[in-house]
Amino acid sequence: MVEGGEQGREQSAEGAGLLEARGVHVRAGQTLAVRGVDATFRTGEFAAIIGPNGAGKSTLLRALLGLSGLEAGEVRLNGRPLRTWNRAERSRRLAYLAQSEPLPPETRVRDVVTLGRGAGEWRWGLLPTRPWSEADEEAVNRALDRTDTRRFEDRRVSELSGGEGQRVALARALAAGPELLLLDEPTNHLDLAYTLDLMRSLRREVEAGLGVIAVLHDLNLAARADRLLLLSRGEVLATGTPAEVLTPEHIAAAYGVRVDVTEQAGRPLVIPAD
Ligand SMILES: Nc1ncnc2c1ncn2[C@@H]1O[C@H](COP(=O)(O)OP(=O)(O)OP(=O)(O)O)[C@@H](O)[C@H]1O
Repeated sequence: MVEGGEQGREQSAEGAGLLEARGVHVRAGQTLAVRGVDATFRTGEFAAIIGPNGAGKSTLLRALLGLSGLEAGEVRLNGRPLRTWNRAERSRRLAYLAQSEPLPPETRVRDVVTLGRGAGEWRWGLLPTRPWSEADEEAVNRALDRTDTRRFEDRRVSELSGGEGQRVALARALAAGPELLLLDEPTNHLDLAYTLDLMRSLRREVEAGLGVIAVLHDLNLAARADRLLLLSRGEVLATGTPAEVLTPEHIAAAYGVRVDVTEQAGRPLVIPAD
């Protein structure tokens, strides 16, 4: 278990930071988009979910967040079925970052991050149901510092670039002090510099005890994760370290593309051969 301490990760006594999918089937429209997925995610680990378009990555992520009903199987958070957690408790532990997070354009950065402290506890988005505390203030400052957004905390969201906005969205998610952060293609609208910047921020958070589960399309970016889950047609085709998963055989089977895989900086590097 990860202690709160300087990172302010606020885990409860029973908090083990463990998210497990067991035999998960999820229907999306007429399609069985996720079929029999078993997976375990934990704090202190950077996991990436990869796979071709339509493989079921987003559907699985939504199921892991408790946002979609399961056709069969179970998702458990800290050993307890996710469906038995109340919404406020669940969203305090599991944070979500979409590929382009909608932020209120006229709100100042600090106030956006402040909203992260209210998830599930503020009703109607306006009325706090508990008093603002020093711990809240500290958590907001820490989230601003860790994402390097404090220097523009007084700017309005409408005055930010896409990359800066994504950092603010990350700060808002971190301010809640989640155990696990789930991200759906978080680098989609980011240039190379912001992409690497976001990956480094996530890595820092993982080292501080956060669990990260990111849907990623770029295989060479995914190679920076600790563990990969390769989905194909709703099923797990491979899981393990990047070197175990990113093989020419797995990639051909999932994407129908011939690739060469070399190694760079201790990580697999995928190069299309066609
Ligand atoms: N609301 C929906 N209604 C009907 N079918 C859906 C719905 N959402 C997803 N699907 C189908 O479920 C399958 C999995 O979709 P999902 O979005 O999870 O895949 P993905 O791996 O995230 O894809 P992408 O990489 O393109 O974002 C696809 O075949 C998709 O067409």
